[in-house]
Amino acid sequence: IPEVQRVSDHRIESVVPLMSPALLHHELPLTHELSASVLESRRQVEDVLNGRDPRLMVVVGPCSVHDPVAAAEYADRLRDQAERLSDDLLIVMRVYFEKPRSTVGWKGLINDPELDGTGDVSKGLRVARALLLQVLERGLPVAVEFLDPITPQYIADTVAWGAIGARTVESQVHRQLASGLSMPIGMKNRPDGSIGTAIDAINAAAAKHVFPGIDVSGTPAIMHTTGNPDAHLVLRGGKGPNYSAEDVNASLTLLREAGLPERVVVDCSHGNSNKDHLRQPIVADDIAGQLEAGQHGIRGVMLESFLVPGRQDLGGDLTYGQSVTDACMGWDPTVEVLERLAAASAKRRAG
Ligand SMILES: C[C@H](OP(=O)(O)O)C(=O)O
Ligand SMILES: [Mn+2]
Repeated sequence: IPEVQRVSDHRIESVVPLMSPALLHHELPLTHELSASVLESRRQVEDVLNGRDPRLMVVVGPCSVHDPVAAAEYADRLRDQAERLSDDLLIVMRVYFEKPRSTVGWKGLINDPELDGTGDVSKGLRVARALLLQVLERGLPVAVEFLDPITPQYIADTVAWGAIGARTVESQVHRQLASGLSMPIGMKNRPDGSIGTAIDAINAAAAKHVFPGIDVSGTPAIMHTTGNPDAHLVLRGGKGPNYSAEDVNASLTLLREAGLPERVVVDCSHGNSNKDHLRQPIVADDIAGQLEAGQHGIRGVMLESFLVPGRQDLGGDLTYGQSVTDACMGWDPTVEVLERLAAASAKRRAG
């Protein structure tokens, strides 16, 4: 670092070169076949969200991926369920690499793949993209949360559905990022429960934006976006749950008053389960009841699920297949919930 910069940038400890998005895509290319499957999955997600496809989307998988081997094993199991229940559910696997922390904590596999604070982002991006391709090769669509503004250049070509999380839904950086992403984006309500902020985010993401970013060669560039018409609301709870029929109808009314499509995705975890994985089946059962009663505004559900129930702290010997962030349902309860949601979706379709 030049002396003059070192004096002014006295809070930059070190600067480590990072590969360009193009180099990562070159190392781990999306084949034409997988690219076609991503585009087809995005179209199916759009059709479910806009009601042309009467099925229910289910975004399901671990809160975060810290071990690509366990995540790939989970994908093998989920693929079988996705095929078995495909008449009624469009199953998309959560493959979350970026974790927004309320204060500090492990930020996810891309930021810290060694789980020890060393921040080997080069390795993190390679491990993340390799896993995304493995999940696609199993025929499963992929869902991620978008958090860092430049990582989409490295992985977004594999993604069929994205989320802007509760802690960043108010951020202009994330709303303008969403306006340039090529897949539907779920805007989570704020942790305090504010729906209005997410509605603002939907409107902001639908507009064209200009902002500085990096191009695929990693060169700084001015990005001009088209706007994203497929942003939508995700109810994830706030000070209390917001998944009840009353809450869903109130949210649909707010969307209608804002001139937006009346459609919501409901996250059965986080503020709706009070982060208790044993409550997710209860929430999902309530949603299933709403579907069976003919609620067509609920277009999707999110579930946090992994091989082993619960959660664990980082450090020490880790239990294989268990979340190191939010508590997740175990595999067997997950299959039961998927079957419950499929039955409810079938009943709603039979109308
Ligand atoms: C962190 C995120 O949930 P949020 O708190 O943004 O609803 C998630 O794990 O899906
Ligand atoms: Mn979570």
